[in-house]
Amino acid sequence: MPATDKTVELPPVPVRPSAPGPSAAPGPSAVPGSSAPGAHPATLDAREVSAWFGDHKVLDRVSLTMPARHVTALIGPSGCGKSTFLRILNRMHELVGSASLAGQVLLDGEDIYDRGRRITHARREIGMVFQKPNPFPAMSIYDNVLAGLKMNGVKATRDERDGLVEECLSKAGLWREVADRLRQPGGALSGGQQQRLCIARSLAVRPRVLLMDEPCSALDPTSTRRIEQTIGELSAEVTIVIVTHNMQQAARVSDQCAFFLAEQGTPGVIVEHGSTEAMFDHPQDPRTTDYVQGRFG
Ligand SMILES: Nc1ncnc2c1ncn2[C@@H]1O[C@H](COP(=O)(O)OP(=O)(O)OP(=O)(O)O)[C@@H](O)[C@H]1O
Repeated sequence: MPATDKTVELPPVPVRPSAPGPSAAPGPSAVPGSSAPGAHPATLDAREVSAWFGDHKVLDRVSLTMPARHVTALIGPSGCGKSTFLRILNRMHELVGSASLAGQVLLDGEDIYDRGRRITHARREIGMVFQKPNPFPAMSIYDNVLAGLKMNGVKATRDERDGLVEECLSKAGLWREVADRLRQPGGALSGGQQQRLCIARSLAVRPRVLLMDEPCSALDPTSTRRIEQTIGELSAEVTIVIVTHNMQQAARVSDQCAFFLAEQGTPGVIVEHGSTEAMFDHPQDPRTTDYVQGRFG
């Protein structure tokens, strides 16, 4: 995936104000028909995660805690394993035939890879928004939002569905733009609107964590700002982990950052992680300094 929007030689970047404490925001209300009533943001804890494609090891014993109600940004040069790590966090890595992994991923203390846990359960609790907006193009905006519920076999009344569509589109920052054309196809929206529709679709199943893999890299600056605003608004009710090549974006949206690096053909590791402020203003490792200041990557 290309690093198209990385700015070289950045001045110090103003960072996002600190995240609220754990008691600052209530969880969302129960979802009509959802099997996860009262779902609330969860802490994701990756412990000693290693990953391979065939015999090519691409991550080596990566540990990272992604606290509930925080936005964690994964940063680092191309090929260091950020997307692989993200996909391990909701069991998408195993969709690749040659892929394998070691380690644990705990969702509020429970390992999502435990034998007894169903893969669909992990994917519902830990949603994913991709680099390229991927709504169902011929499906209406309304039905796009509800697509995840249908796939999970959740039944809801017309009123419940209407309420959920409005709620999720509002949270994704799209409601006012589409309220009068909910029956139009999702594919008729602009790229930025499509991405917000995908966010609304993810929210409809009440995920406890939302993973975002370079969600703005295909968008113009205005749409990017709108998505960033949406991330800020959502972070009170869903834990967010975002991969971004854009250092200014990492500084604007995240509470903490993890800097990944794969040096000279070695597997990716986390060189340094910490509060976004610390990572940008006084990083401990000179490689972090060089990266966040745009000297490489
Ligand atoms: N499906 C795959 N099959 C084989 N190797 C893969 C596959 N996906 C990724 N890799 C390899 O795994 C390593 C990590 O890739 P990954 O996409 O996770 O890095 P990244 O940091 O997200 O890169 P980028 O910033 O360019 O998206 C790379 O060496 C890549 O070539």
